[in-house]
Amino acid sequence: MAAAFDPGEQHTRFIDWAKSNGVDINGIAPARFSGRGIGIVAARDIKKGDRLVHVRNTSLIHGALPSIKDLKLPENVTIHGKLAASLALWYSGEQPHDYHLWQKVWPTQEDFRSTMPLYYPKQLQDFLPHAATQLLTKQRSNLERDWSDLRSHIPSVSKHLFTYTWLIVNTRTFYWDYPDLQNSHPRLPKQRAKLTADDCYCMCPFTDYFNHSDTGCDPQHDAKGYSVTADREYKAGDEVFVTYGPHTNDFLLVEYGFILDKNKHDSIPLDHLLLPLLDSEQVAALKEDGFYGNYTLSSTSSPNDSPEDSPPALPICYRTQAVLRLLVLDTRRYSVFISGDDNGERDQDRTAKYLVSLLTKYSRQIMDILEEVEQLEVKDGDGEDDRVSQYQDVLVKRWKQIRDIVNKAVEALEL
Ligand SMILES: C[S@@+](CC[C@H](N)C(=O)[O-])C[C@H]1O[C@@H](n2cnc3c(N)ncnc32)[C@H](O)[C@@H]1O
Repeated sequence: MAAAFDPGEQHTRFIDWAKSNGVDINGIAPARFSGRGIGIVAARDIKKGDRLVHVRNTSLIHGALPSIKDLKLPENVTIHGKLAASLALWYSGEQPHDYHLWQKVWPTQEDFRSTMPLYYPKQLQDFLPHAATQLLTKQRSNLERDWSDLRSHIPSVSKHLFTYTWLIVNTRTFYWDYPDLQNSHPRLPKQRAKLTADDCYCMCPFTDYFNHSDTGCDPQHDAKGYSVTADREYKAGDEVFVTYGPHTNDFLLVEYGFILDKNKHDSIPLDHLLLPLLDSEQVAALKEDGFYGNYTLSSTSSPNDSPEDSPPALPICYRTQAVLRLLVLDTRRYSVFISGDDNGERDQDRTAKYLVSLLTKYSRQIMDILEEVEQLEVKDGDGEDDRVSQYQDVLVKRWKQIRDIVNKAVEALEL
């Protein structure tokens, strides 16, 4: 059991506020956990199926809230941007806002600075794994787009503050598709049919205290609000986790600033190894067949996208099996495989050998990367050596996980 510490007075004040503002809390409380900030602890023994928290729909914070609509932010801005702008205005307003007790329990700007790759010095960002680099590029461009769409509408908010509240939204939102609102309701976004997944966000005070595990409770929402129900028994003092989704560690690192030691959803992309090997005809064939890119190597040997009579499960997805066949065999054998007329067993040895040679080379490159990251001497702009060595530790840990995924795959493929 991880030690749970008293989180401090401001959390007691927030809980009192939450209880009188539509949040029903049963048998759980916030606590501080080493390396995870605040999380949720079982305050008594809990049975599977007990409802732990319910947040009334009217206590959720989303784009159709009158106090957000009243800000008259441009229609075309993302909901992420609108929420970030609203939180920043409320946070920096002269009068304490209704949500100020909630804002007081958020992680600090320094918490984000010490964990989010967005803040790593360039020298260390250059050593992020491939998947993390792509996610970080997208995150940065989304942040810049939202800031450039909104900055003239929120002149009192600095880029620094906007980045902070944008990251609060990034790390603390839940899916919400406005199931509570009737068509005629004034809070309903006017053109519901146009809502995309990116519009379907809400913030859920208190529920955003839960830390993530790959096997945690699954938060549920309906027209009445958001709730978390115990997925199993917990003893008093246990940390109760929810699951944020089936995320890889590269995703968790960039979007949330941490990685899990054990993660059944972990995988790494192989595109950077496989795509450069294709000639233009092979690229065209894969594009036409819908098999171009998105090749992954998982940490477990149970790909779930292969046809039923496939050969023994390998830690590679069906798409990877397809591209390997095109690289190693003649086009006919590839076509037979992707048409589903052949379960692929006959060619598995040849394709496995080919992949083993690529992965063995990659494993050697990873050892070089590890050595480089460990020996890097980086100075943060602020001269914060502790923070930099924390970044370095996370990078080393992640590359070691990637090395283990690669080496385990080589073992499985050689069997
Ligand atoms: C929804 S918040 C959870 C509450 C947060 N720990 C806090 O202090 O307010 C998500 C953030 O919690 C932290 N977190 C969540 N799960 C974690 C885990 N398993 N290990 C380490 N940090 C975690 C990360 O900083 C993440 O961005």
